[in-house]
Amino acid sequence: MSVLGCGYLGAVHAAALARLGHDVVGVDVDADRVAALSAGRAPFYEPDLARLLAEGRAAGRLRFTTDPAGAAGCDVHFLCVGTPQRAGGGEADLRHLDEAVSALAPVLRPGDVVAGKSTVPVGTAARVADRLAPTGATLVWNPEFLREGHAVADTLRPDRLVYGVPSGPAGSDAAARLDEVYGPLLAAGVPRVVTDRATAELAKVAANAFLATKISFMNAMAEVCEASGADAVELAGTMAHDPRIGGAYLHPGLGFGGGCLPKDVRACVARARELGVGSATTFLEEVDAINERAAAHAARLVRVACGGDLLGARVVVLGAAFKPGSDDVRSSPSLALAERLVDAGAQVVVTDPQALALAQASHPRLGYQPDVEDAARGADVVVLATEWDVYRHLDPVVIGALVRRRHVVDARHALDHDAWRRAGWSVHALGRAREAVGRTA
Ligand SMILES: NC(=O)c1ccc[n+]([C@@H]2O[C@H](COP(=O)([O-])OP(=O)(O)OC[C@H]3O[C@@H](n4cnc5c(N)ncnc54)[C@H](O)[C@@H]3O)[C@@H](O)[C@H]2O)c1
Ligand SMILES: O=c1ccn([C@@H]2O[C@H](COP(=O)(O)OP(=O)(O)O[C@H]3O[C@H](CO)[C@@H](O)[C@H](O)[C@H]3O)[C@@H](O)[C@H]2O)c(=O)[nH]1
Repeated sequence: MSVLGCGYLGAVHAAALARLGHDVVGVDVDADRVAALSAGRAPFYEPDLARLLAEGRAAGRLRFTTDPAGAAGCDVHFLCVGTPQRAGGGEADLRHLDEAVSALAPVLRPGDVVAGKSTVPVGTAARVADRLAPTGATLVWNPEFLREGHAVADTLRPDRLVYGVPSGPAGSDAAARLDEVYGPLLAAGVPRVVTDRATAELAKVAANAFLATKISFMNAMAEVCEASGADAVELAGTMAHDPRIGGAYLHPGLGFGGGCLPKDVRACVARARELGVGSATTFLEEVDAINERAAAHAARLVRVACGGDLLGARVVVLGAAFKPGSDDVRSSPSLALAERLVDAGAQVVVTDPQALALAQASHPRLGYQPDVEDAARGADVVVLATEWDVYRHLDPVVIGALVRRRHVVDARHALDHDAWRRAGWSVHALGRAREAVGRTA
C-alpha cells in the first residue's frame, strides 16, 4: 500500500502499517524528509517513531520515495498530506490534497481503494471522488485521531476506526479491504464505525472542535475565577468528578495550539459559514477568540510580575513546542506569548528540550538558549509555557540562585507553587486569584 504525505501523520501511519505486516511505500514531495525516512531517521521528534521505522526497514516492508509512480501496483493508497490554514483566511488550504490526487490518479486501477486520512472540510471527499471517478478507484474517508507525542501508540491502539464509504457494492468492498488492512487492530477490539463520507469527514472536525471547546470553556471559567476570587484548577478538579463531564481537556492555561486544533476550528467556522450555518459559525468563533485571549492574558500576568513594565525586562520562556512530547511549533501558544512579550519591549530568551531548531526557523527574532540554567541566568521573570517534565521538576532553589528577580508565571499550572514560594518566589498563575490574594496579603 502507499502513503502520500509523510509528515507527523503520514510517517507514523506508514511505519505503523509496516508493523501490521503490510508492504508500504511512503511518497512525499520533500526530498530531505524522504532522505531522512529512507535512512531510518525520524524527520521530527516523535517518541518510538525511529524504532518503528527501523523495524519496518529491517523487515524490508517500508520504503520512501519522492516519485508518485512508486505507488504503482499498490491497491490501497492513504492520503496524508497537509491541509493547513489558507494564508489570509480561516479556510483550509486543499492545494496539497489536490496535487496529491493529481499525482496519484495515473497509477490507480479500477477497484483500488484511496483512503483520505487528512482532516478536510465536509464536502471535500465528494469533490475528490468526482475527480477520481474516471480511474475506477473507490474513495473512502478514514480520518485519523492520533495525538502528537503519542502518535505511535495512538495509531497502533486507536480509540476508534471510522470508514466513510460510498453506498453500494464499491463501498462495501472498500470497507472489507480496510478491515483487512486494520485486521490486527479490529482483532484487538478497536471499535469501527462505517458511515458515509460526509459524516466521516465531520467526525474528525467535530471531535477537534469539541476538544477545543472544552479547553476554551475552561479558560473562560478561569477568567470568571480571576474576577471572582475562585480557583480555576480546583474548579476543573471538581468538575472532573462528574463522569458526564470528564476531566480531559479541562486544563486551564495558555490555550490550544499545534497543527490541528486551531486551524481545524477556523476551517470549521469557514465551512459552516459557506453552508449558511450561523450557530456553528458564531459558537466556534468564540472558542477561537477565547483561545487568542489566553496568550494575551498570560502576557498581562508577566507584565504584572514585572511590576507593570516589560521594557528591558529579561524574560525566560520555558518551552517552545505547542505541547510537551513534541517538537512541533505550529501555532505554538508559547511562541505567541514570547512574541507578545517582545512587542512589549521585553528581552525574551526561549528554551526547549526538542523544539528550538523549528522555533528558531519560524520565529527568528526571539532569543534562544538550549540550556535551561543558562537561559534563566539574570532573568527578571520565568514563564512556564510548555509543561515538559524537565520544567515541572526544576529545583526552584537552583533556578532562584541564577535569576535576578524571583518571579515565576505558571501559564500551564504545572509547577508546585508551594515549593516555589518556599524558595522565595512570587508565583503568578492564570485563574488563581486566591493565590494572588495570598501572595500580596
Ligand atoms: N499532526 C497530527 O497530529 C495529525 C493527526 C491527525 C490528522 N492530521 C491531519 O493530517 C494531515 C497532515 O498533517 P501533518 O501534521 O502530518 O502535516 P505535515 O505538514 O507534517 O505533513 C504533510 C506532508 O505532506 C507532504 N506533501 C505535501 N504535498 C504533497 C504531495 N503533493 N504529495 C506527497 N506529499 C506531499 C509534505 O511535504 C509533508 O511532509 C492534516 O490534514 C492534518 O490536519 C494531523
Ligand atoms: O486540557 C487541555 C488539553 C490540551 N491543551 C492544549 O491543547 C493543544 C492540543 O493538544 P492535543 O490534543 O494533545 O494535541 P494534538 O497532537 O494537536 O492532537 C489533537 O489534534 C490531532 C490532529 O487533528 C487529533 O488527531 C487529536 O485527536 C487531537 O487531540 C495543546 O496546545 C495543549 O497544550 C490545553 O490547553 N488544555
